[in-house]
Amino acid sequence: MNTNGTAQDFLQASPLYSKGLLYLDASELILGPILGLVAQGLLRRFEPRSVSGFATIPAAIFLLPYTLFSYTLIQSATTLLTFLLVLASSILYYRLLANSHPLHHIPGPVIARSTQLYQLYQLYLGRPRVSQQRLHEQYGPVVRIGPNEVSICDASMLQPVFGGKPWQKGTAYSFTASGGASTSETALSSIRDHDEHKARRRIWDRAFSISALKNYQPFIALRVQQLCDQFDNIAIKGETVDLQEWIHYLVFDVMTDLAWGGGGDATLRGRDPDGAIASLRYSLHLAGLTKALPWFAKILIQLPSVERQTREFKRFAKYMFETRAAAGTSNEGKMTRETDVFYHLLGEGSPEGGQLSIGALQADSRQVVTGGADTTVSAITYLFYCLLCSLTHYKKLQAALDGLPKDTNGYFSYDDLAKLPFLEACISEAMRLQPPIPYQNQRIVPDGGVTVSGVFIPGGTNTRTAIYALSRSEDNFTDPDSFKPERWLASERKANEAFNAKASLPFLTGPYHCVGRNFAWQEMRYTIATLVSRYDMRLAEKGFDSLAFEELVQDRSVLEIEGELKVVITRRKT
Ligand code: HEM
Repeated sequence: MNTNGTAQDFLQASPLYSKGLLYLDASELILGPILGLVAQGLLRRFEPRSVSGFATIPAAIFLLPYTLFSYTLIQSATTLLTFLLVLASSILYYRLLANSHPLHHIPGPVIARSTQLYQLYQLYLGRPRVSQQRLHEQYGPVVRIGPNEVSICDASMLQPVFGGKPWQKGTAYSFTASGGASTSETALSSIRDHDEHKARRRIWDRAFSISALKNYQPFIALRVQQLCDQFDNIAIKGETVDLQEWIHYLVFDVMTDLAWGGGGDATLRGRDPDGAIASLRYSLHLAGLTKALPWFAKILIQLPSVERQTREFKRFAKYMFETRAAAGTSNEGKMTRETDVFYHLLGEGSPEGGQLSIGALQADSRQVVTGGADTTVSAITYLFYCLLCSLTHYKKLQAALDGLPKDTNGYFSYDDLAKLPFLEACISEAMRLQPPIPYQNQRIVPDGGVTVSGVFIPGGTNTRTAIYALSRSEDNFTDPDSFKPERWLASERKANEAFNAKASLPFLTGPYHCVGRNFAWQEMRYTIATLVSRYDMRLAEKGFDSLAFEELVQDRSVLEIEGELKVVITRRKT
């Protein structure tokens, strides 16, 4: 049967044919594929980074013939269809099979090599660190996790990637859920240019100097005291608490104090008063989820339902910023309070003061909360979960704390706490098991490329370092999935135990490492020590399912525990 003839007869019978709208000949079947191949070649050559850039090349190539010839409806549809089919399949062919692809030799799952949607899906599930670990078990220390992205699981690469002369941050950093771009108007962590980052970081470093950290201690103590007042009442009533929820209130208030000198009152009220905590949490989820596809994020945040859920934190941060800026200015136009990061960001008391624009000041002060809140919450909550699943460790920590002096109100000194090795060991061990930022560390391989574990990775390739897999590897830590704080103490570590402290890097290292690290340690030590020494705690749920709880520990931008940690607390007689 001559099908062409039949189709042509069918078209000719249509009234549209006589108007010239359905005319078709073989040239469209050739033109579409040729245009598709040209578009794919140009996309490869120019690698557009934005959705508009990505769409412009194919659209321009496809529309070009229309400026030269006039087409019928069916000619257009046929050309478009064949154009898109060939464009999609040639992109796929290039990513999966072509020897000319620079990452052709690096193994990885087909779906990950084909599209970034693989990572987006893993982030949606909240388990990219776990899937990354499994991929390394299956494919080795270098795995392709995206069309132009590889994951590295090699402890000897931590220094070269993040250390003294670090690799540049990837484009994933050029987007934040709160609406940043990689310009000087954005917050510190999104700055990708080394020199620009160095200049901004200098301002931040002043805010976290030893003397500045001392100034912040009273408000950690105040918030912890507020929490203890709440817990004392709850203990008397014999009610259970969701420990993670209360830690959220505490840390959010502390971060609000740190950023803008006060204003949060979640701990006092025992609830998220403005919906800002939930909104921040949603924004962080969104940020992580969309960093796999920054152009997709820009579309997503325009959706009304998404915008609605990020609004409360933005509104809260804007209000806090404006209140702080207004209230802190004396008649001479000088900020008067030295006890918050805002003071330092503003550059008061420094010869290089007043460098930041209003936009950068707003973004940076907000970053104190976005960077410091949920990270610290997950670290503290996860440690309590470990201690409550292993009450001998809880008791051991209590005993160590009982040996420390307290002031007349029953509180520890920060200096004493910093010298307590077992407390340090417990915190390090919890962050080894669950580093609070396990996946978001994209970096670009420098020009000339690099060889990792015998595999060459060309310059320009995006990489992620498998922080979680490294700290859960038997090569670095014996019995890596168990909570064993003793491994951090040379006196208690067994002689034949694998222990590579450098493979656990919860704050990273080098010029981009966490600027709030020393503050976070100060806050974690004080909060954990006070609560453990003041209360006996036990898990409220009989037959608590720790495997199910572990499933709730999810990572998108930072680690979030998507469930409750119900605990019964009793005031100790001390
Ligand atoms: C347990 C708590 C914390 C952990 C585990 C943690 C972890 C990290 C990590 C891994 C980075 C590097 C991210 C990257 O390069 O992509 C980072 C950066 C950062 N962190 Fe933290 N963080 C914590 C607490 C804090 C606190 C309390 C603050 C308060 C200000 C803070 C503010 C920041 C900022 C501003 C950056 C960006 C630094 C830069 O780009 O120079 N973090 N943090």
